[in-house]
Amino acid sequence: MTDQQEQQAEGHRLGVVGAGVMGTNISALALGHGVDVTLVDVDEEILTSARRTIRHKLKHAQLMGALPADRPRGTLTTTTSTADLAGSTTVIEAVVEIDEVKRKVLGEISAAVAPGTLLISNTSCIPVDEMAGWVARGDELVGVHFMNPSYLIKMVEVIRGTATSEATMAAVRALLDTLGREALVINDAPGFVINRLLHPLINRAAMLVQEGVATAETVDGLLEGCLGHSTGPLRTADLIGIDNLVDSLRVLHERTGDPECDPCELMLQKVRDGHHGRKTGRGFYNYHSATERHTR
Ligand SMILES: NC(=O)c1ccc[n+]([C@@H]2O[C@H](COP(=O)([O-])OP(=O)(O)OC[C@H]3O[C@@H](n4cnc5c(N)ncnc54)[C@H](O)[C@@H]3O)[C@@H](O)[C@H]2O)c1
Repeated sequence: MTDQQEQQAEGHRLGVVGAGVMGTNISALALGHGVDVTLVDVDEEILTSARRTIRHKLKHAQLMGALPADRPRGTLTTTTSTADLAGSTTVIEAVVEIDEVKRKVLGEISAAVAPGTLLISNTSCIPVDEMAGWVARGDELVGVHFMNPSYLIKMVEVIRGTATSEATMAAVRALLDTLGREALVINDAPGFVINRLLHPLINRAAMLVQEGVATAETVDGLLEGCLGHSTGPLRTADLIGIDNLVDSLRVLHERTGDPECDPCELMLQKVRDGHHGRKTGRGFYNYHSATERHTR
């Protein structure tokens, strides 16, 4: 690592709100690139489990050669208080994909940080322009759709809202550069590019299983073998979390009216049964070990 990269990493103090699938992914990515992280969630039990998950992810990232070898790890602080974000240079919101929850959390973050703090939402589907109305300074808000696992997938989708300023775009580029990510910038829309394409595909794949056309293994096998998908849509669903997918599909359906985005009965049933995918040990597939649940 060059002196300049080390200084860059030292200059960032990252707040992450929401210690679930993506909050732990983003935290591991940042810590592994030498950035200090303050991770916020609603209770200590979630934060204890998140610390364990982040350790697994850092180990996995290192094994996969996905972290700079010569950069000292950042320090992780966990807390239940949004007020502890006060000294952050950037805060990334990664709470559940439910607009009332995001509205409340984004309002709290915005009140806790100083003007000039880069504010990022990792939302899957809620337009940035909607969220800009929920914060004090909409020009400082930008969408960054980190992928899962965040430390293995280099590309991120950056969503520029109508109000997002040039200074905010420069700040987000600097952060992503420190994190070793590549960005493609798009305009705002429900689901952006990735999830406007991916979520209806997953929903349709689940419908095929529901209708008895093929098993999950066969649907994924065909998409992998014939179309070159790396994991298949239903293994991807398990990785994302079926609860999150159902919430995201609802956001898309409400805003686009597209019937392909109305979550199918099989996914709704899996959520009711608590079979949310890797994070609960069962979704379309079963996951037995901690490594299977916490890593790719
Ligand atoms: N799962 C994925 O693969 C993926 C990928 C890209 C983007 N996203 C998006 O990232 C965001 C987070 O998704 P996830 O999969 O990590 O969800 P998750 O359900 O795994 O985690 C959400 C976390 O938010 C916490 N939370 C809820 N209310 C909170 C509050 N008031 N304050 C602090 N924390 C709170 C929950 O306790 C939970 O730990 C969502 O907007 C989702 O759509 C998810």
